[in-house]
Amino acid sequence: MDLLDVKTINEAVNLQVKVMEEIPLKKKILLETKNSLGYILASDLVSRDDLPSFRKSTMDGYAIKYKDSQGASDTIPTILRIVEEIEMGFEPKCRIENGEASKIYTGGMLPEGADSVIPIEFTEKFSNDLISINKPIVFMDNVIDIGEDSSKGDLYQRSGKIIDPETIAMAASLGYDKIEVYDKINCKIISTGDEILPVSSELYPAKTRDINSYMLYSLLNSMGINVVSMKHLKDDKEIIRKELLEDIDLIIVSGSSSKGKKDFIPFIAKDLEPGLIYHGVSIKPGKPTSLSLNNKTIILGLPGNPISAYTVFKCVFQKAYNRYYNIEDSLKIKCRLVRNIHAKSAKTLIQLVDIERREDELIAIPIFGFSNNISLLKKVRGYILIDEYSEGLRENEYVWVSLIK
Ligand SMILES: Nc1nc2c(c(=O)[nH]1)N[C@H]1C(S)=C(S)[C@@H](COP(=O)(O)OP(=O)(O)OC[C@H]3O[C@@H](n4cnc5c(N)ncnc54)[C@H](O)[C@@H]3O)O[C@H]1N2
Ligand code: MOO
Repeated sequence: MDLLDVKTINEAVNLQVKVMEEIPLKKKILLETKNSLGYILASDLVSRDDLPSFRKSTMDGYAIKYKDSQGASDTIPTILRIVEEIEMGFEPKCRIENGEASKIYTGGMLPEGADSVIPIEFTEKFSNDLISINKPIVFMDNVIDIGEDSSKGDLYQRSGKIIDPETIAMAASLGYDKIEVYDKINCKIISTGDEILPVSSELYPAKTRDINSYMLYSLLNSMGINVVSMKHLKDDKEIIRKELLEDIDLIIVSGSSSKGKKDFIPFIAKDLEPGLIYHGVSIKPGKPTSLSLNNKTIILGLPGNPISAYTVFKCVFQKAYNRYYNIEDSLKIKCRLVRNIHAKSAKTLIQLVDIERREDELIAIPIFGFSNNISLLKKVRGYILIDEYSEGLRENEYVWVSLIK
């Protein structure tokens, strides 16, 4: 790896965004809202109407003028005359005047003149057309006003959101039966290494189960990326080269990225057109990361160590992807650090942490260990970036933690 070629974390992110913009990867499509789960919203969801569009009751009861309930009690109930039973889904026919009430159901439309709903449990049927009420209520009690949920023109959801069931419910309420989304990009995952075994396999000496394919598969899925295939390849330059030539949006390769004699990815990429964009990011872990382009296919080379692959994926690949699609970055929260973190290398340190609540504050607990040990992921809730000029962080310092979960 040519040391002069090593990029900072920001440069690596910027280069990936630039590549994505130049291809360009974004393609808007119109999709049935109910089938849009997991896609990225491509245009803002804006309220087309006032919601609700009518004054809506939140209780089964009687629509009244609230002033008629003033002073009502068990001992001195107020008597009101029933003028109508309002049918669900229909406009009321009668206006409410002083001393009058209309039977109404939850979700029903308030009649003209009424300004509140007295729940059925605070009333008693006196006769066919009379009720007594025994509790005072206030103006707009048990009523949702027009536009209270949202007003016409309100921004409900900015584009760049990975669509979740909540977004789908909102879109439905606004009358969007179809929504604009970005077409999912297609990705192939390759894990390399003669020592890698299928997950279903028993363990043999010197062998390791394929963690990275499964990890990447689920990370990609959660971001709205379509994983078309997952392949394990032997450390064979020609086999790997052939697989890198496929015309697809994205190929993510784990392993074969460092200095071992079988670490082919950057070397193969040099012969592609336009070829290697960078090899090496000054981060720890994750230095032997590479980005290449073959025609319009992005090739991301991740380190084989699972924790390194994970942190690079989160802090470089996903960061750039989010920026490109305008997806909000994860929240950062301030925590008290419970242990010193030494950062003696001239690289940006990506420190995974667990977060706990202790009394009334949040604390960050660094997760130390070798990046080959997958059990480090057990407690991961976030990470801290410590820049390359820092000597580290001290116990009890307050630090910003980017949330992972
Ligand atoms: N002399 C040097 N050696 C190494 C350096 C270096 O700078 N000089 N960098 C180290 C760092 S940092 C990393 S990270 C690794 C990256 O190496 P590779 O990307 O070439 O990955 P491999 O050698 O293939 O594997 C490393 C490690 O990870 C395990 N692995 C690989 N793939 C998977 C998988 N799909 N699932 C689970 N585990 C996997 C593999 O068995 C190895 O144990 O290089 C260091 N060496
Ligand atoms: O980059 Mo290695 O990825 O430090 O473990």
